[in-house]
Amino acid sequence: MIIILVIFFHIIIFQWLTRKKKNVDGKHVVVTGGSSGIGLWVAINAVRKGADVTIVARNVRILEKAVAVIKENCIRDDQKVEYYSLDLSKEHEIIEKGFNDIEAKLGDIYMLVNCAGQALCGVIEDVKPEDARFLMNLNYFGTLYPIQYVLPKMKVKKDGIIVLTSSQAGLMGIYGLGPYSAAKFALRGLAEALSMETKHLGINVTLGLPADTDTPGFANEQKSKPKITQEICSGGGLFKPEDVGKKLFEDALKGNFFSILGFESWILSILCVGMSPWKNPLLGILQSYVMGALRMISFVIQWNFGRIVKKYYQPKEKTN
Ligand SMILES: NC(=O)C1=CN([C@@H]2O[C@H](COP(=O)(O)OP(=O)(O)OC[C@H]3O[C@@H](n4cnc5c(N)ncnc54)[C@H](OP(=O)(O)O)[C@@H]3O)[C@@H](O)[C@H]2O)C=CC1
Ligand SMILES: CCCCCCCCCCCCCCCC(=O)[C@@H](N)CO
Repeated sequence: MIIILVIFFHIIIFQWLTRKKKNVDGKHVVVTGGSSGIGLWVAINAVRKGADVTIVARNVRILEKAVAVIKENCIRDDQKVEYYSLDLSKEHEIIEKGFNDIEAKLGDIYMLVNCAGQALCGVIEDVKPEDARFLMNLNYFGTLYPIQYVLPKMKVKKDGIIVLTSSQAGLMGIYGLGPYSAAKFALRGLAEALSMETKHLGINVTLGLPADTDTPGFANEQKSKPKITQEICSGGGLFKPEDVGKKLFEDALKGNFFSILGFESWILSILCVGMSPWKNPLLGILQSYVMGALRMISFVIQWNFGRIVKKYYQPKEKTN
């Protein structure tokens, strides 16, 4: 019995060590949210590997500027970089038409990176219903619809790469980020199901789990972010979009399910690993061994978060 287990394990480790990285050279990569922050750096990394790239976002002026920056990073003259202006928080038909146009221009999509997203902060009762819906429409449905668009062809070709950008706030609900956290949790469920539906076909699925990253979007959300939220999130560190974008791109080519940057994020991802798919057997063993101890450490961390909440908490005046 033990011998069979040992042989089985060696086969898995061997498969993992000899796994093939996917290659985007000459292929069409679409990055939603590719005009700014993390998405822009994913797009830059893609052209550096020889891909044709389409970036998708709303603001045309910023898209044009981003295309110029991305073009500077191309490694060949014949590489194409295009943009498409689309509001991803809109209905399915609008997204579908947009993606039709995008494929008509640069061909079938080999790699889809969903990076378009926004955070709106506030304690749960303060978030306007329309804002909560917007967060779900953009972060969740704005990722689901493009995935639904690319899947049929990827399944026929038995090849392709899909990236969903969640957050550390998609592993752990955080004070002042409730509706945003909920949308990012939804992406994790989607990514797990997607991985189960596509793994046997050789399609890579990667879930990005960034901590705070120094982007224009981050600077903007800081303005309305409660102090408590800022202090809790600072426990995960602040990262550069170039590092997060590069790591996300590399993890996607390798087919890693989680894309993590930073020690605290890595620890949290082990604690929250649940039934997520795994490919790295050594990481699997590590997770199995340290999970219990991490749960104990998490009590101390949660106690500390509770202390932060009490420190800043200002009771509101009674309204009736
Ligand atoms: N920065 C951070 O701290 C973290 C970010 N994340 C996630 O990473 C992703 C990228 O974030 P970041 O790089 O900071 O964001 P940025 O705000 O820097 O960039 C966001 C991109 O998404 C586009 N976008 C925003 N709204 C829409 C929309 N309605 N339709 C289409 N495109 C849209 C923006 O262009 P335009 O406005 O012109 O449409 C822009 O290209 C997001 O999903 C975010 O939630 C996760 C964890 C941490
Ligand atoms: C044993 C357990 C160890 C746990 C360490 C805990 C670290 C918590 C870090 C939370 C970081 C959340 C960043 C959210 C980023 C994001 O999406 C925002 N930019 C949106 O506001």
